[in-house]
Amino acid sequence: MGKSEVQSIPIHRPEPNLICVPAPCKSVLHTNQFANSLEKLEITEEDGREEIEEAAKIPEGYEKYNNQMAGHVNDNNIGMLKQEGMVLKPILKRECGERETGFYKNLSFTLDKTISELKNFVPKYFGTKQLTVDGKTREFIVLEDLIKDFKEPCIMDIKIGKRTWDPNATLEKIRSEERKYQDCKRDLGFCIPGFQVYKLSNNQLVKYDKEFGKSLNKERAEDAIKTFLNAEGTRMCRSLIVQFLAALWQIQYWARNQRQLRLYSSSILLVYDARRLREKMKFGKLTSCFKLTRKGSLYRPMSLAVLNKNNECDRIPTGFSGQLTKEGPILKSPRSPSKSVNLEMPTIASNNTWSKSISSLKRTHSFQNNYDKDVQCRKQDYTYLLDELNTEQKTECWAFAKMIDFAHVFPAENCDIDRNYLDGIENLVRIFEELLIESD
Ligand SMILES: Nc1ncnc2c1ncn2[C@@H]1O[C@H](COP(=O)(O)OP(=O)(O)OP(=O)(O)O)[C@@H](O)[C@H]1O
Ligand SMILES: O=P(O)(O)O[C@@H]1[C@H](O)[C@H](O)[C@@H](OP(=O)(O)O)[C@H](OP(=O)(O)O)[C@H]1O
Repeated sequence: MGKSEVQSIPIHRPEPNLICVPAPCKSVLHTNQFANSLEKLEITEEDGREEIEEAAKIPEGYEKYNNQMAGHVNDNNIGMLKQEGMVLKPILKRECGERETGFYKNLSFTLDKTISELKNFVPKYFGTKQLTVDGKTREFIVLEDLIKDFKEPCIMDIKIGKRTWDPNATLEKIRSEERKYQDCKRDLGFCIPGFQVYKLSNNQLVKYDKEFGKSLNKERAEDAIKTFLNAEGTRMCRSLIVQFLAALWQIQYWARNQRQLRLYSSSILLVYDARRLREKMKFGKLTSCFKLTRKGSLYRPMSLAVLNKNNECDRIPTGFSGQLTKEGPILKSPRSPSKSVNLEMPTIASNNTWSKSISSLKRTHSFQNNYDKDVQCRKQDYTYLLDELNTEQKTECWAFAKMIDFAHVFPAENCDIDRNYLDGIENLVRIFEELLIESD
């Protein structure tokens, strides 16, 4: 079995520290409907053949999971699979599989209050399943797909803990783990093995692989989190940060109190829907109307934070009047007159050749560009509206953090706090709290 490799072809560098890796073209076009509506989706014969070959390796009714940020894949680059809102994680090492399934089973049966609380922080567990992939029959852990409702999933895998090897690790394993992500683990108590982000600036899906993660130090890891949040060079979306913090505070509170488990090499998966973020930015709501009321310092636990979720102004205006015609949905009057699109061509004021050429220049460059942009925006609006109409219910929560990967969970030998895990969580919380202050 090999490890998950994202092709490392730098395509552009928005800043010197970050290596941008293009997503497979098909996935960009497929998942990015805005781009899709403007560019033709070209599937070459070779692509088609690859698809057929791949399908032959994966049982019918299942698909390769393309949103796997880290973790194990086989020699043919097949790792996790997906099926109807679920992901299937292959068990490649027996002991790891037993520990992880044991962990999830324990959650379903436990009467212990602290352990039971964990159910709120992890994906739903649906048991195990045997499948034959690539001619090999394997057992899979079946879990809820955390991004199943997202149109443009942004995902960051953050492995928690300075120490990422468990008590059964061989000397060789300890050495190999200690060599990886050194700076980040030492200074932050976590590392970032992979993430992907739909950039709002250019509508492009960009993936960052584990080699990128290994190159990070404290400062660059913090920059990477900003990149993930689409917060480079722009104001940050406060409600995005608050939603993450809400989840992280709860996990922090749990980790501060639990004394039964040791979580080695376990991850926090941060996920959000860039589509919803784009809507927020587009409708002029860079800052959220979530009200964060706290008594005292920012470093107090979750219980002191009150999120004003019912606030009227946090609703995203869709512009949809509620009426549908054969031509499509009827929109309400333009959001703001200054933003309304004038589809008429400008009239040429004079007959003079010089002013004619200026006009035509304006038309081809400035006007035409603006015109194209306006049409693009309209198309994007319609795509959103249609998506909304197709979705039964728009979930309020479009960003959250969950705990994943319990292949190295052990019982605590002494009834002590899991400092290794807690330190990582506290640093992560601190970074998000600082971002919250910055976003003020
Ligand atoms: N429930 C889930 N929903 C959506 N994506 C998931 C889920 N569980 C895992 N993933 C994706 O799969 C990746 C790998 O998951 P996980 O860490 O559990 O695998 P692993 O093989 O044990 O990894 P590692 O080698 O880092 O120990 C994650 O980074 C994440 O992108
Ligand atoms: O980030 P990288 O470089 O991919 O490092 C891997 C990562 O630490 C995995 O968590 C680990 O799997 P386990 O959790 O199963 O130990 C794997 O060990 P492995 O090579 O022994 O599979 C490492 O190679």
